[in-house]
Amino acid sequence: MVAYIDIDHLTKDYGKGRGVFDVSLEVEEGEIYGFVGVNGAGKTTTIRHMMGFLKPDEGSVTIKGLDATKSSAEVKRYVSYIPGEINFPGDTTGEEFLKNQIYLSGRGSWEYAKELSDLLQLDVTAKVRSMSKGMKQKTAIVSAFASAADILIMDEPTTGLDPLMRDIFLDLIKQEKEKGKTIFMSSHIFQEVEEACDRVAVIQEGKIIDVIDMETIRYNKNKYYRMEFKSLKDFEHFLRLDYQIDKIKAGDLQLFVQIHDKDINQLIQDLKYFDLVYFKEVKVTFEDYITQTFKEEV
Ligand SMILES: Nc1ncnc2c1ncn2[C@@H]1O[C@H](COP(=O)(O)OP(=O)(O)OP(=O)(O)O)[C@@H](O)[C@H]1O
Repeated sequence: MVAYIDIDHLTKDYGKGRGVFDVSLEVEEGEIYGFVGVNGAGKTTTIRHMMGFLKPDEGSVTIKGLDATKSSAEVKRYVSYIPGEINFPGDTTGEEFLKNQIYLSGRGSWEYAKELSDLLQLDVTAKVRSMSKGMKQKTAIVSAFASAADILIMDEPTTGLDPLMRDIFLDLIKQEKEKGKTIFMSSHIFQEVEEACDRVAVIQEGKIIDVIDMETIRYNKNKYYRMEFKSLKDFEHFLRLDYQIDKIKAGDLQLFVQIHDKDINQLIQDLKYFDLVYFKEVKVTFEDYITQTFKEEV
């Protein structure tokens, strides 16, 4: 099966180690695909190639089998795009702008745009040019979703949104996925891609360092437990048992045990013989996972 979005050995070299280097990734139809990395990692450069705004030095990007550079006009028929920096032209209101975008898309619906604007508490009577950063971002989101394209490509779409609006946005992209949309979004916030995405590629200094299936993190059967012992004797005794200890804070008589779900009963049995101050599961976040993986590589 041909991937919906296929980035194949993409290189754009701006010199001095800046740019993107040999980036490859495939997005399947119906996926929510996250693209994370810190500022300057290469997210925008990659996305601009997907939109056909930049020509690769090497490699290619295809969308629905079409070359993103050579067939950029045709590709845009399938794609709604939210750029990283939004500048709306003209002296129109939000409503006029949205109606025009929907008209140009040839498929969208103003009713849906209105519904989304209400949900995001966007005042569409304001002039686009004088809108705040957050309002512009909301207008771009409404425009992208209401234009009913098959593919949504969004460069840091939650920039300028407060936490409540970010949650509404994350719910919205899940709804779009239900409708069969394919979504590609960049972010520098690990938590939001963790919540929303099926797969996530991590980019660092222009190179993909990992592609992670989020299910392996959400349903990871290896758990971490943190515990503190009342006495040094118990603490030392526990260390002699056959458990995988990940971290020790000897001064506080604390340690972290990594254990598979199937062995948890054994651990609880063993702990009956120890006097504990506390015992609790520590959630492993996507960020922990990445930091850990990356640490192991260097
Ligand atoms: N036109 C250009 N000329 C020279 N260098 C560039 C150009 N565009 C981007 N770069 C450099 O390439 C690197 C990747 O930039 P890019 O904008 O893709 O990163 P990003 O991950 O999107 O970061 P941000 O979140 O800050 O937008 C950066 O070091 C940037 O300075």
